[in-house]
Amino acid sequence: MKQFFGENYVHHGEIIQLPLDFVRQLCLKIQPERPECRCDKDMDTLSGYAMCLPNLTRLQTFRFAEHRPILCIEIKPKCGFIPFSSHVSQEIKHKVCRYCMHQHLKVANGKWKRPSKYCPLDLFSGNKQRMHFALKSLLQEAQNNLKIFKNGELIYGCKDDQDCVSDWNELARHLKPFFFPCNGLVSGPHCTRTIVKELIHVITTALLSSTDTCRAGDMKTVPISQGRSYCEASAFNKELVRNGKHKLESSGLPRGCLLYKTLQAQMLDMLDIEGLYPLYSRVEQYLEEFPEERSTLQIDGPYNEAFYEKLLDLSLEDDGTVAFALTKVQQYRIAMTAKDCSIMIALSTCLQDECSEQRPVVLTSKSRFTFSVSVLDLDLKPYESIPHQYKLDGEIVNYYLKNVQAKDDPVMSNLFKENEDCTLVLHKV
Ligand SMILES: O=P(O)(O)O[C@H]1[C@H](OP(=O)(O)O)[C@@H](OP(=O)(O)O)[C@H](OP(=O)(O)O)[C@@H](OP(=O)(O)O)[C@H]1OP(=O)(O)O
Ligand SMILES: Nc1ncnc2c1ncn2[C@@H]1O[C@H](COP(=O)(O)OP(=O)(O)O)[C@@H](O)[C@H]1O
Repeated sequence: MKQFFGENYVHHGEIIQLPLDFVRQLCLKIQPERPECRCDKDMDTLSGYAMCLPNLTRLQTFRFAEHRPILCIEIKPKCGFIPFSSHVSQEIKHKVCRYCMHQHLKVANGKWKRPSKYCPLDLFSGNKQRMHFALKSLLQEAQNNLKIFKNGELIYGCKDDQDCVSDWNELARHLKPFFFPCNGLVSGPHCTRTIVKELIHVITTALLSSTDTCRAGDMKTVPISQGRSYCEASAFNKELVRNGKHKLESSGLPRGCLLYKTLQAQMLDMLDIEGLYPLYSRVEQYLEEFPEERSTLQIDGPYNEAFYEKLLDLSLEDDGTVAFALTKVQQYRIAMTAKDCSIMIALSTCLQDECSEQRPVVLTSKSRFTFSVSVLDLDLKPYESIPHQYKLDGEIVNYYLKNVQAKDDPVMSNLFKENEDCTLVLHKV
């Protein structure tokens, strides 16, 4: 994943061994602290292996910042494009993004109490107005897409209690020393709004910063212009339309910024799961006949240079071979991983004489920050998760068509009226 995201943004960590007893004790100790939504996943207490990673909520690449308070914003942006594949069978998938559609099923299933107004296409648009709206929506309804840490401690987001409405006043109290170090701002609604506005400005600047040139820049990129640049379900666009204004197209992302690299990796999903799934079946059939080939095909790795080289062929010309199918499946796994990773922005205040051109700095009205941007959760999504993706995609779209679009569209709503007698009249033509 370093090839796609670049050296500066990825901290691969190292595999270490831990005494099994230590791991078991650790597991028992943290279990009561874990958010309920995380408890469907268990720690590996049998292998004795672990990934040793830097603590990205505190990571600072600048020595002088070691003893300064650190603010870290974690954003899980999700998929930032609308499928452009001709394999898509439902037209709605070309108009409404996966995240916005999925919100309805998540609320229906009780995963979240309220739908979010966030739309990934606004964040990935590169348009400041749309990005600000997206970040404000995340601050209003964090779900599992936004967390804020202060000196490594979670202060906002990822709360178990879904009833808790976002408390901006509490957040502003935590953030005020960062943005108004010499005070100078009387607490109250104005203070909260000012601080939230400055936070959004800092996050936007950090997301658009391009501090890395890496090999992925050499990779033939998937044209980001593919597909629509806005989602019909985006609350931002609905507000624009309500106010009689024109849609704001994407302004494009700086090529070196992490959002651009993330989107490029996500767009390796060129066929959509509907186009990919038959190719997955082709690989599965081959493995049923030649199970010993699983390691030769590097289904489970090693994810080395040879594996990477095979990912560079973006051709969509299906020659009917297993090799073509495998390349698309492996590219799809990269895309799935990039659709579910998190971006970490670590900030610390710095004085005028501590800042130099080597260090990215963002200025606010009464403060200045140096910052680092990283990406986490880059373990490649498993080959076996593809059937789950295919099934989930159908569930999300069908729920949306039946329970959202039908309600919005009077004609459609008659087709799906629950428990109503209706007669299907067939006319001879
Ligand atoms: O339920 P969470 O908070 O553990 O997050 C899920 C992802 O759900 P969400 O959409 O709320 O981000 C889920 O992503 P999708 O719902 O499928 O978009 C993600 O599944 P993948 O599709 O395989 O990415 C799931 O990851 P794992 O399957 O557990 O690896 C999980 O995301 P993470 O908790 O961030 O891994
Ligand atoms: N290196 C890290 N530094 C700081 N926080 C981390 C780090 N790795 C993971 N986390 C925290 O743990 C959460 C879950 O980690 P993640 O790798 O996403 O696990 P999973 O893939 O099981 O969801 C992340 O959302 C983040 O808040």
